[in-house]
Amino acid sequence: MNQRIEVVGAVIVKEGKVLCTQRSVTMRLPHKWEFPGGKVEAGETLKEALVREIKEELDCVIQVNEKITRTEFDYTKSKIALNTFYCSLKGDDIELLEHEAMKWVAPKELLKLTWAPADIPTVRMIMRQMND
Ligand SMILES: Nc1nc2c([nH]c(=O)n2[C@@H]2O[C@H](COP(=O)(O)OP(=O)(O)OP(=O)(O)O)[C@@H](O)[C@H]2O)c(=O)[nH]1
Repeated sequence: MNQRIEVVGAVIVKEGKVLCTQRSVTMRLPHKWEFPGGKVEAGETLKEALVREIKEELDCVIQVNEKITRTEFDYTKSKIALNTFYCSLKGDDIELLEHEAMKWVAPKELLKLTWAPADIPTVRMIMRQMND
């Protein structure tokens, strides 16, 4: 029925900044900012799902590093669990294939974006960790 959906999000860090992507009008939660990623498919590990999603969304290869956290959030129509990992880019080129926009944002500026509601606890955690 209304099962919790496992979602993975990549916190891609480069030169102390975090890659943030904005959902497009055709996606659910239009215009909200998020970590690129998506739903885990049957038979995939979280890390495999993340590598696949980032290739699909940004046409680039990432290295998945430490896990940040798993947080649960109940939207009206779905319940998700957001699993986030620190990641690094293996190359330099990013192509936005699904999102409306992207930005490299310093940790202390992250809360200036309008995030998907499920992301707020993770954003706060990253801000604490990266400012240490
Ligand atoms: N990728 C991603 N999804 C998020 C984040 N925060 C958040 O609430 N979500 C939600 O988690 C779900 C992920 O779905 P998605 O649409 O990005 O993933 P997908 O490409 O695998 O799904 P689709 O093929 O059904 O569209 C959406 O409901 C999205 O709104 C986030 O930071 N990153």
